[in-house]
Amino acid sequence: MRLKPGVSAGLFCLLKLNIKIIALKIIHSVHPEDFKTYDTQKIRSRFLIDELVQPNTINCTYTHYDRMIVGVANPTDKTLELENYANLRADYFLERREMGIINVSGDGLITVDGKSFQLKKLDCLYIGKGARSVKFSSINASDPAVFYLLSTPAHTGYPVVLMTNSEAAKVKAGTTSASNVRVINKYIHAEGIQSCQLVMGLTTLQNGSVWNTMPAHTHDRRMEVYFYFDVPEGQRVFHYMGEGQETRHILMNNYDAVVSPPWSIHAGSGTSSYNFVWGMAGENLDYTDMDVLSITDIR
Ligand SMILES: O=C(O)C(=O)C[C@H](O)C(=O)CO
Ligand SMILES: [Zn+2]
Repeated sequence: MRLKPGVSAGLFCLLKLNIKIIALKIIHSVHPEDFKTYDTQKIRSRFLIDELVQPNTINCTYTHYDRMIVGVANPTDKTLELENYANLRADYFLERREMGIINVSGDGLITVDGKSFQLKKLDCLYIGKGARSVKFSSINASDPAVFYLLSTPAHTGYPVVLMTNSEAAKVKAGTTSASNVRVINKYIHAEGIQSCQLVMGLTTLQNGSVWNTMPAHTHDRRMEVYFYFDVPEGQRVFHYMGEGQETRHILMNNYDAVVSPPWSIHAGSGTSSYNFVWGMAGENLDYTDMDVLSITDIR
């Protein structure tokens, strides 16, 4: 069959399979030697995922770090359905993928293959490989949910699990003298919600504390993404990245995410207190598998 001028054979095939062509931002991997030469703008273009929250939209970015997809569903007065992306070459989004979702704003509802789960702020839903239909809605359009989602390739289907914030495993960390008193909340991890490779949780900072993840660490076995929220208007978080002896910073606004390659530290200090979701994928599900740097060795 003759194709219209400008329609490639691959695109024609996707159209025939009835896969919608929805824009997906792509983030490629960076070598640490190259990173040393990057200026501010290049660091931002390679690692920052901003403008994530778009009303009545599911906004996803595909990273080539362990093929992690980072996104936000922000239903206001409409129900949003997770759509398929041509990049996945799958029949549906979760055909070969799993997903973790944390609500960071108003109360919301997620319906998975007809079963509904209500998520208040800081609750988490895990959806295993094979779920065909995922729909997002808000309880109150004037205080809509902001569903932050991470999705990674999966080899088997684990059950859908809702974990409220009070059920998450909590670890207190930090001291007031180091301005880093915080609670690490673990949801999807080796001893929590079972997954193929996704590890996910969030950290809340005590009012007055501004530092996260200091002493800093790397984990060459896993990439990581931080998503900052509850950053007050007019404030920012200085997020530090790079190899321990070659660090750079990137300024983060509320609802910005930043990708951390396996060779990079990931730590932050805010101009006020804030919270953030962390999520990882890669070689193992062991939260404690970290190579911690001494503060005095960081450059
Ligand atoms: O504040 C912290 O410390 C963290 O939240 C650390 C992250 O959970 C992390 O980087 C896990 O690898
Ligand atoms: Zn980490």
